[in-house]
Amino acid sequence: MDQSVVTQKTDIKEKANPKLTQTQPVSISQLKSIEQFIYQLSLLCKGCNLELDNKLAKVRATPLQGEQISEFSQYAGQAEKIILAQHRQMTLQLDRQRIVLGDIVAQLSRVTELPASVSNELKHFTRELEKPSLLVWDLTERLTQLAEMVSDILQQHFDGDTTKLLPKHRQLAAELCSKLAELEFTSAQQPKLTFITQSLEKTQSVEHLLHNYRHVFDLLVENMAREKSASQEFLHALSDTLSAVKQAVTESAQSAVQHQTVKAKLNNEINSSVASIGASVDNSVELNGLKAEIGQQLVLIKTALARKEALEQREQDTLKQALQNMSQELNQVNQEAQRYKHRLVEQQKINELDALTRLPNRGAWDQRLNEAASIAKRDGSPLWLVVADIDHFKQVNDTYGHSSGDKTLQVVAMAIKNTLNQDQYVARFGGEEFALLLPGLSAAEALESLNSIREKVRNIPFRFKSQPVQITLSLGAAAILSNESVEQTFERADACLYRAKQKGRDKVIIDE
Ligand SMILES: Nc1nc2c(ncn2[C@@H]2O[C@H](COP(=O)(O)OP(=O)(O)OP(=O)(O)O)[C@@H](O)[C@H]2O)c(=O)[nH]1
Repeated sequence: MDQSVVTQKTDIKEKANPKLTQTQPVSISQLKSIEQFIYQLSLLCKGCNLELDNKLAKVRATPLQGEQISEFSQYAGQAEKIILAQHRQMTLQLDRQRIVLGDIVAQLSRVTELPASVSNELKHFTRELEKPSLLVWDLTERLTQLAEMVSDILQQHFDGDTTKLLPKHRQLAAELCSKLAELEFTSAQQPKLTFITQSLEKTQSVEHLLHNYRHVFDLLVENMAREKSASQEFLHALSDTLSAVKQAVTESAQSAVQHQTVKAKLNNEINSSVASIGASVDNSVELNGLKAEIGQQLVLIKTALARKEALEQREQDTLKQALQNMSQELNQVNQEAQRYKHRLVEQQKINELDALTRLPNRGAWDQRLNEAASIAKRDGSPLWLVVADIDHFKQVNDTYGHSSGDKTLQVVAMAIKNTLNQDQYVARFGGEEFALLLPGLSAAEALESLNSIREKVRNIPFRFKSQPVQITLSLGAAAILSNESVEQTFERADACLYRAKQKGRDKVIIDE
């Protein structure tokens, strides 16, 4: 047997685990892929937790040699993809959280009533945020500190005092509201978020404003802590499994080498017994003496063969046990990886939604548009691409405040969505603009549908600052042509929207 590999007879292996079908010697490329996998794992975990870093460094430092673990490469490949996806996801989230957090801290620095010590701490915090090596987990502690500081200011400086709110403070409250809309929160956090948003809209004092900053920091800390523990749970399970698998592989390889040495010794014993039988025959002069001599040697050979057989049995048993353990561990990590993958898919869904309107965002729109366009071109069926824009939206912001503008966007988004059937699609394209897809309609049907959306929006009874306000929508649409790109169709729809605005707004124009 080649000493650098562990081999196993198929029947034993199949009894040990039906999933392990055929065992091949471990190839260099398999070993490389395992090492690559371990490297990726450590990349993801780096800096999350010191204990985990040390564990992974040990796993990395132990060389993998001559083990038979063909199943492992397959599992490792699957897990590696998940880990890389998670790494990208976390980097994106970290960047987004860092930017929003930086904005929020910058806003807070503009509260002129803050004591100098707090202003200094805020400057320090901003500098920390700019460090490229910063990890999301590092923020948790600093944010908690910041939240505590805000509480202290509240107690020391505003106890019972309702420092009057100036326009600049109102502006801060509106900005904080819009920053919150850029972040993602779980459904369990939504009531608290609504409470904060509503309370910011009614902010009456600086104290009140600072209270809201405190609440926002608490929510951010909660988010980061949740992400951290979910990621760490998975990573711990993964790294423990890796260590266990490596240990099982190393042990079985070591015992195979030991058994090989003992077997070689037994072979020598058998060979020398056979040789001495030959010598006895050659030198024999008398039959009875020869019989006795051969009888003795045969007993020795029988004993050596029995020991060899017992050894082989033990070897098979050890290997069987090792393969069973390894297979169990790998199945476990595979299940854990599947659960984690599921979480990522959920997270991705959240990421495809626009945080303010809960409609699909621009990224989701681009994907859906391309899919729908290729189906329409393939089937030769009509597909209307629509751009809708709220009229004079800047005035809403300027006259009634940014939060009224946000509320308008949310209500209009829901009104459009509720008008559509399940084949139709709407996304927030950006700002006060929405993009729609209406498949399978004739020009007359598209015009009718879009007019009913327009009517529906203009009839929403908005009230801002106790005044009734009418909001209208302009829409432009074009059907996708087989010989043009989706960008060209979009330009035609946008040109129609422009004409609708020119013609006085609250209009639908379609490119027939
Ligand atoms: N409240 C709020 N305002 C936004 C948001 N996104 C964009 N805006 C505002 O939307 C306004 C768009 O204004 P304009 O592009 O001048 O258009 P308009 O006032 O709607 O005028 P017309 O399109 O010509 O009818 C700007 O003031 C933006 O600041 C948002 O998420 N929330």
